[in-house]
Amino acid sequence: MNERNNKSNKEYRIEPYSKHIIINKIQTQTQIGIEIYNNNSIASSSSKTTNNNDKVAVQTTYTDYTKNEQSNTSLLGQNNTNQFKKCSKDYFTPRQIYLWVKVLELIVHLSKDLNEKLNNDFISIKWINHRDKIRKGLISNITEDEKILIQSYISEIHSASFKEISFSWELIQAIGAIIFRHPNQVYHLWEEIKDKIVMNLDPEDEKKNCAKVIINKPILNSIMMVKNKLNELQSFKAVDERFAELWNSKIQPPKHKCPYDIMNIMDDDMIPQLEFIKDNIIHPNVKAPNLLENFACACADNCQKTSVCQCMLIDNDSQGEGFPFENDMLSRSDIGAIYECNSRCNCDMTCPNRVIQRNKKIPKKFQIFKTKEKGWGVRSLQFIKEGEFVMEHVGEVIDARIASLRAVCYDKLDTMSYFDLDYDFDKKERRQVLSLDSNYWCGISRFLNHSCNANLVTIPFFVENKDKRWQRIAFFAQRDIKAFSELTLDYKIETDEFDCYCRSQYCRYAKNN
Ligand SMILES: C[S@@+](CC[C@H](N)C(=O)[O-])C[C@H]1O[C@@H](n2cnc3c(N)ncnc32)[C@H](O)[C@@H]1O
Repeated sequence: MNERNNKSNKEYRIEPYSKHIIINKIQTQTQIGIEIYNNNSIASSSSKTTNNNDKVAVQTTYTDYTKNEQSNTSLLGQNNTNQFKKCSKDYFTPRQIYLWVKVLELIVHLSKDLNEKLNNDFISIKWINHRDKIRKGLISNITEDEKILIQSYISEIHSASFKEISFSWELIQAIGAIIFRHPNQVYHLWEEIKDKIVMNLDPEDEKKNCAKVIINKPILNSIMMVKNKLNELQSFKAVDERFAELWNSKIQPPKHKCPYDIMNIMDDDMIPQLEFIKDNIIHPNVKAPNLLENFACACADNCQKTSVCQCMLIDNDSQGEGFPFENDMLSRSDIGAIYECNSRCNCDMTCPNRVIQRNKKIPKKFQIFKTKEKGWGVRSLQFIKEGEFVMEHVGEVIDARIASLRAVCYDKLDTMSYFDLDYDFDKKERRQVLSLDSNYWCGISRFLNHSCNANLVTIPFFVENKDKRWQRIAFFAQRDIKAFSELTLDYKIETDEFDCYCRSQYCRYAKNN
């Protein structure tokens, strides 16, 4: 009998994300579970009763339709030996575990019938066997409590006395929370652990290349609790979308810590968990620019004559007449965009039209500091001259669709750092506009605050291509900036609801503050 035809299929729509996620409860005579799906993917987890009625094998799968194939990444609970053989130790990425934890959480919270079936309060799942040893103390940047929890998790797996390992629900939740909050730390941790997990198996299990893990599960029957959980999951799911993307293997896990000086004499806050990058990275769904449609100059004199350099003639409306630079300083702040010479040009790096490229390589002394009223900010620890290139604003290049998906999540987290690359776009073209998302991958510019009397000016610029969607963003000093001054931008916010604390005499938004 086809179980899927037999299922009673109730749809739970989670508002306000109904466009993105649908949760289906799967219920058949032998199977009970849950499917979560959106336009791109489906995560499903179902449990099957076995001969031993108080234990249920849980099978969790994740299928990504964007790959045009049903890449079935079954995780745990496969009874089929061949399926197990297919699973390599690399199979368990933190993202998969996270998904699994979440899906499992959903099952436990939503599936009343499952709770009733499982009188013993156990869900039994299978765990992949790894033969090497677990090493302890691999955890960095994780709180002490989390460290203890993870270590107990490791030692439980390590313990020779367990054939069936018991994970408390709290532990599972803690692991989920850690993965959620510290994806990169856990990524490295997992990379280390996965090679070192050992299990003591009985010969039968060993033949199947698996061991048993048992998860303790609290019973939550109250409808009220389920409702609360759903509410909680609304925000979780929004966050999941973002963090799921962080696990995208096309984007390498970051290797660097914050490379800037940090000062906080206001409170005990730490800067958020961010990854600092020097150049923009591109979201895998965004098609990279076509560099063939490009510009280059053929100047034989290293671009000494601005009237002939083709890079200067590209967009006279934006650039104005002549190079916008004098002695490496921006000479006109009303400029629309800068088209610097690039790798296909005839000139070398000393060319007067390569100011941003040259100066990007000379590190400036900046500090991230906690301001009194605006959260974190950036100050320069050195004098900056009017017209000097200060920094490039970098982040992840995303399209409008991803931007609106993530906006939901950022709103909830009360963080939003998008920079629309919309210079020279009219309203009709809005959908084509790309944005720089610096909520996670970012440069120090992510901490620049607004001032109605800003000392930095924003100028779009182009180097390797002239496709206006692929503009980059440079900040230049629009007046001399003394050492230890805060660096500020004019956000040009179009609502008067902004509660501005710039404290400038020209403040356009200040109310009663
Ligand atoms: C790009 S972030 C700047 C870094 C931010 N201060 C932080 O701690 O992450 C923009 C946010 O900073 C705060 N902010 C920036 N300029 C401000 C100002 N002049 N007055 C009040 N809040 C400001 C607002 O919360 C704004 O949404």
